[in-house]
Amino acid sequence: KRVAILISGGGSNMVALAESMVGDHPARPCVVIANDPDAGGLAKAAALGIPTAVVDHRDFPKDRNGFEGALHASLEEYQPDFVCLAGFMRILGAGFVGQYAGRMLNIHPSLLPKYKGLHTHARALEAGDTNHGCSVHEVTADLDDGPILGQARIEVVADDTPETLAQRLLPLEHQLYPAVLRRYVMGDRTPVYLPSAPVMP
Ligand SMILES: N[C@@H]1O[C@H](COP(=O)(O)O)[C@@H](O)[C@H]1O
Repeated sequence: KRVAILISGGGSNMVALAESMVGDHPARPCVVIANDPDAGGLAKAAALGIPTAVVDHRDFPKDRNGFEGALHASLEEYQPDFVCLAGFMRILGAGFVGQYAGRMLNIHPSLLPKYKGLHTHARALEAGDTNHGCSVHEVTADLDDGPILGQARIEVVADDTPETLAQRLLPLEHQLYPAVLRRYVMGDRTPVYLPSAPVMP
């Protein structure tokens, strides 16, 4: 199976996904596409021997259809079976998402359905949550709303800040996303929960 990965930044989740698709894994990364030519993940993908491409949304000011059309054309050059959004920070419209219905995943740094959108760590702290986490979900037309296929949970401790939460969560994201992807490309939608032993509140 061929997996395309879309990124906007450093690409640590992209690296975790790419490094997991080895050996008897049924899938391989076919391309990494960024919407920013300065995305640090492009060099990491090239170093892993993965083809890369850039479709810069700034080349399509106020023209989402133009941007999504170009992104789709770039993706289709690589004929992906699946698409993974990994720190991809552009909101994709229903038309684009519909072309990858049932075969596109996203990772979001909250315990969905809580805190869709941005600033999830700060919002969890503001709410006084004792647990926080990340989720991998199938992408649908509504932002951060599709079926949840995996979640990882951490405890919030007294002196946590958005930065310390993000730091403690990222290694779990790098475990969760590959675990979900491996099942997903085999048609297994059984959710993955990390840690397998529940975190007591
Ligand atoms: N969407 C969020 O953006 C961050 C990006 O990390 P990276 O994969 O670019 O390192 C991750 O926390 C991810 O959940």
